[in-house]
Amino acid sequence: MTAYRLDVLSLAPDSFQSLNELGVIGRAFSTGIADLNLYNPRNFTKDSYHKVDDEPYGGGVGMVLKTEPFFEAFESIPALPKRRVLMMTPQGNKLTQNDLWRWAKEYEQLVFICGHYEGFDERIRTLADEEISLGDFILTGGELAAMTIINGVLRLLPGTIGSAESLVDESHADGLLEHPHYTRPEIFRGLNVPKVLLSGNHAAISTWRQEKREQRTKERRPDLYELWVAKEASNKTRIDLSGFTSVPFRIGNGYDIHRLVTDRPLIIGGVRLHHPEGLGLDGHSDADVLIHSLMDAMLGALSLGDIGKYFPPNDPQWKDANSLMLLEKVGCLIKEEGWKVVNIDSVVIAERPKLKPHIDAMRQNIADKLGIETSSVGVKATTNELLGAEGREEGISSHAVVLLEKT
Ligand SMILES: Nc1ccn([C@@H]2O[C@H](COP(=O)(O)O)[C@@H](O)[C@H]2O)c(=O)n1
Ligand SMILES: C[C@@]1(CO)OP(=O)(O)OP(=O)(O)OC[C@H]1O
Repeated sequence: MTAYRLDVLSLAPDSFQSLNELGVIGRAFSTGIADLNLYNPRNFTKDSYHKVDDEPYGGGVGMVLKTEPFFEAFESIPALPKRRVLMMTPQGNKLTQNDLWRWAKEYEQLVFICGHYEGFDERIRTLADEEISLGDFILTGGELAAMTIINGVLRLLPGTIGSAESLVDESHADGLLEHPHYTRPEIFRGLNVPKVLLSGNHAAISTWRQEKREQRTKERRPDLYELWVAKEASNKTRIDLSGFTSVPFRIGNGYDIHRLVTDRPLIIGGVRLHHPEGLGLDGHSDADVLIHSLMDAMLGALSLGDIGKYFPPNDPQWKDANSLMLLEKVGCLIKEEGWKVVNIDSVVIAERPKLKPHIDAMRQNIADKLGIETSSVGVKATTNELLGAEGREEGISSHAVVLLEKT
């Protein structure tokens, strides 16, 4: 295992020694889980006074940290491929547990730039990938913020903390604060341990703990509670497929196109239409392009092939066949396989005639043949804006999608 690399630019590097005193954090360094490298920009100054700050341009109180020693110190740090540079500043984004998880999981090196005194030259900001703040208050420098982050990230690295479970249960792990804890004695100065924790009933204990987590978060951090409630609500609107050994839904799509010719009827969605030029759709059957695309979608959803497999175009029994009747047969096949239609959507691409006045009749025909509600059948029409075969009125095409549910 390669050590997680931490590099700190600080004018007070010795302060980081205290990390070694922090139990598991100190052990993370001594066991090679992480390694800490300290750089003092003062050591990168060129003048004999080792000057790291200067007066602000434009006047004003306080001194400003200079660019050169910080850039030189920064450039001396070896860069690993997955590196994140963090600048500690009260102007940064407020630190969250999510940030700590993100840095622990996605990176192998964190570089901390700690400012000091009144402020730093604005150009030092360009070194940072992220600017981070601990909150709306000011400290004398970025060291305590950097140590906070180092502590928070290191405890998430594999091996730092004995039980990974404690990371799952703790405050902020899933947006809620942690439940209360108790240990012996059972009664202390008149304060009792809640009975449920002594019951040995693990389901009841788990329910109690979850209730306490919600209640505590609601009381102490209504902002977090609101976010948690919203997240829970959005999780509930998702379809829960976890209880099924195989997914109980299938989708299918179908496409068909037929030539427009003279001396043929124009039948779409089971409705006989009139084309201004007297054209109709050519085919072995009635060439109902909408119904054909729909049947292919239904068969496709169950990987049962296409309509040609069930109604071969060279079979005389399907000559001039009414496609609605074929749809009924496909509907029966789907039912026998143990599935039902949830909903259908389709679009017919035709320059003319206007289909809109007939759309509801088409939806009704389809719904009747499949034994479903008309509201579950979508039929739309569009021109092809005079483009392509449909646009030149050489033909009419149709696309359909269907959702099936296991019965
Ligand atoms: N054969 C058609 C084609 C279209 N419509 C309806 O007209 C609307 C506009 O068509 P665009 O091709 O410009 O999208 C469309 O929304 C359809 O409702 C039609 O009825 N028959
Ligand atoms: C239903 C069938 C039957 O001949 O209709 P057709 O009019 O041939 O139409 P097409 O979409 O080319 O192929 C499907 C055939 O199986």
